[in-house]
Amino acid sequence: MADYQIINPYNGEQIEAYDFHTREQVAQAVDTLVAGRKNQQSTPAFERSNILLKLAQLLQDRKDDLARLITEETGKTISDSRVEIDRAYNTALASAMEARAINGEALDSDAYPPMREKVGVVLWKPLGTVLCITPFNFPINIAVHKIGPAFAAGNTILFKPGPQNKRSAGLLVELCYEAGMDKSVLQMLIPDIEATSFAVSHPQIQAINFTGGTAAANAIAANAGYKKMLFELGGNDPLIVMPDADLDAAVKATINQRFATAGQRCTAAKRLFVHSEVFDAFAEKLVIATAKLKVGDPAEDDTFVGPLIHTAAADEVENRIESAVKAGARVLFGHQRQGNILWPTILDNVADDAEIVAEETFGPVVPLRKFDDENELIALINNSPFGLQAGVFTQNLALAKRLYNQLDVGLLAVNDGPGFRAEHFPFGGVKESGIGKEGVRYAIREMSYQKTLVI
Ligand SMILES: NC(=O)c1ccc[n+]([C@@H]2O[C@H](COP(=O)([O-])OP(=O)(O)OC[C@H]3O[C@@H](n4cnc5c(N)ncnc54)[C@H](O)[C@@H]3O)[C@@H](O)[C@H]2O)c1
Ligand SMILES: O=CCS(=O)(=O)O
Repeated sequence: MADYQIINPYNGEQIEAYDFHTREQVAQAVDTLVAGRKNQQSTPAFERSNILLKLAQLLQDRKDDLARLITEETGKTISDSRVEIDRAYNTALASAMEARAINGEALDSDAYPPMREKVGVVLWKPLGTVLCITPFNFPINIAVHKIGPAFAAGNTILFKPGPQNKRSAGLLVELCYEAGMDKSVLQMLIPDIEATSFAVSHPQIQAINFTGGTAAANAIAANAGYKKMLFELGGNDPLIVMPDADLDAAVKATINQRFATAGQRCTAAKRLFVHSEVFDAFAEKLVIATAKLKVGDPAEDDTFVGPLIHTAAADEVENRIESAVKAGARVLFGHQRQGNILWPTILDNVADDAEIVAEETFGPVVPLRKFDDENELIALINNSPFGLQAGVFTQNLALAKRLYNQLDVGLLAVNDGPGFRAEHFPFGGVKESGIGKEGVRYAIREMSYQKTLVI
């Protein structure tokens, strides 16, 4: 029996079964990538930029194939999968643009005594070989967010996708080769956890660029030693609705940023804080709009909510809903299940310490929390181990500035939800949401070091 089976989360059919790569194959790939550093050193920035530009074009050309693979493997709706490829196109394009713009700086030694009459020329240099580890939920765009900047910076790359994503990630790597990346510069492997840990601790891996959950991040951090780490982890992101909010816009953002991808997104609007003055009106509008969403086969163009990634994930979210309900939460909509599909569910009166709001819940559930006081709101939001992003619907700029200053997050979106992301903006949170910044220009710097020449 093979080590791993890729199961279609919607219909339960086996797509493929395969064996994980071994520790020996990891060692071999690292040797190849160490040898490939020479290749990267002799590839000028403009050529790396051209390769990334070609990759962007290929992503566009193969959009339908990639989107179909994502939908089959993950159950993400086909419309969402297409959006992911459009985003990946932007990520590759931004990587191409930034590859030409990795500028350093010049410093005058005489800014401080004694007078030395020297100039420091500071340039960004590649770290060497970067291990990129990605999660199941955005298998192409998150991978391009890692491969694009690491390649632009001049590194060689060992890419380890989620085991469910072998086929979509495999096609992405083929496109990288077709665009001109050498096999000595990019290798993809899917080893088991033990052999992945071997890669993490390998002395010839200089950096780990990881997106995923806290448990895996803790294991990687414990194992990595003195390596550069860029960690994009979980979130429990709030969306705030104030009395002066455009309620229709807030409802739209809630639906797009909580029910799309069946809620399995790090920046999903996982906690809804609605001011008591507009609570009932907002809840009613949200229920009416949610009832119109098509739930079911992710391969159909108009489906909005498909299945969760696997049965254990659907069980976990369903159990959290049930225990919240047992503790007094009211179901305003949903709470039905068919296979791995959970209907978009809206809850009211959820206890603040219920698992469904206290933990990161990766599913299509909106817990509505009424509030009156701004200070109470800030304390409630900050009382979380996570701090990824936040969104507020309000016309009050002064309030928005206060929230910006006081919330422990990496980004606050005004009149948008926490799921806002532009691929070239800095991206990454505080606390257990991660360390370092993605976003193409920032990730390039994370995947580089500063080297100074004094003349
Ligand atoms: N902040 C972000 O940008 C972002 C984006 C997407 C997902 N996420 C987070 O990812 C999680 C969901 O994705 P997932 O279930 O694929 O996450 P996961 O942590 O289970 O797996 C992510 C990747 O890490 C690998 N992995 C697991 N254990 C490992 C270990 N001990 N050592 C090395 N590698 C290991 C997996 O095989 C996979 O490739 C959620 O917590 C979500 O919030 C964060
Ligand atoms: O899981 C989240 C990744 S993104 O869509 O916010 O980039």
